[in-house]
Amino acid sequence: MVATVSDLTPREQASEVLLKVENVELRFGGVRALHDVGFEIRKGQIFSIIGPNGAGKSSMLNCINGFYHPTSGTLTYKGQPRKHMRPYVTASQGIARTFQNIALFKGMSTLDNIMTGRHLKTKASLLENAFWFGRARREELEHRRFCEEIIDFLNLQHVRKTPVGTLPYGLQKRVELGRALAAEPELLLLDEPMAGMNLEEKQDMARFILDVNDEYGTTICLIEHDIGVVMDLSDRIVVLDHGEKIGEGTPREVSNDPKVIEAYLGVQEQESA
Ligand SMILES: Nc1ncnc2c1ncn2[C@@H]1O[C@H](COP(=O)(O)OP(=O)(O)OP(=O)(O)O)[C@@H](O)[C@H]1O
Repeated sequence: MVATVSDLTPREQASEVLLKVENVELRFGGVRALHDVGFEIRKGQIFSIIGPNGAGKSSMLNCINGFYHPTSGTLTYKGQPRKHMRPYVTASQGIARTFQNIALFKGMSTLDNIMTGRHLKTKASLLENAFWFGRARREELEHRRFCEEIIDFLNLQHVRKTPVGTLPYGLQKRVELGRALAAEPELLLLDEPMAGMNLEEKQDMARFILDVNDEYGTTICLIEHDIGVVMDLSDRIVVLDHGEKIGEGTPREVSNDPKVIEAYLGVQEQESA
């Protein structure tokens, strides 16, 4: 199927390509999760991937962060083509991720959960860490300062010592965002950050996503089913259906694309009627 792809805006053209996805194919035995998918994410964009259930959205994020390896095709991150990258390596190269289902340490406090996001930044040796001297001590204090800054940024001061398992769902999702930010990512992958939230929680999360993009300059790749949120937040959108790209463009272009309306947006409207 040939997707409609619109031109970039002048602002998008001016920024460099951070991630290029080309002809990506992903198969699980007889299941074809992705077929010939390609797009570019430019520095500073909020880029969304949308589509019906089973369209291949999470599979695409899993390919980007190295959890899945494409059967064929290429991902080029910061100019480097990547094959068979491990999640640990992608994380150390500046790609962080939140998950559809919250994946926090429930018994640990907000601060300690966010601190776990800093471990890739640790340079002190095992010995220095064991005795907490020199570099280990300086690093720990610096990490703590950075995490406290994130706690302030995300308005989590009132729950900084609270075990996250006792927090309302919307706050847990915010802590998960904080943990991803602790890694100081260049590319932040958000897998359904608003799923299961009420309207107020969604509005808060949408504001934080915009603030992260604006204040930290983080490029964001978002999967979200709430189409209103996607249209409000995104600079650019790719639409998948049955593993294939069926459209790409600005929110306005995508929402007027007959192919996208037929495959996805029409269904969404019926569901919300
Ligand atoms: N690990 C796996 N093993 C086998 N099949 C898989 C695996 N992961 C995904 N799939 C299949 O790939 C297809 C795309 O799934 P994926 O989860 O990427 O879709 P999605 O668009 O994220 O869906 P949803 O919106 O429901 O989360 C589906 O048919 C799914 O069953």
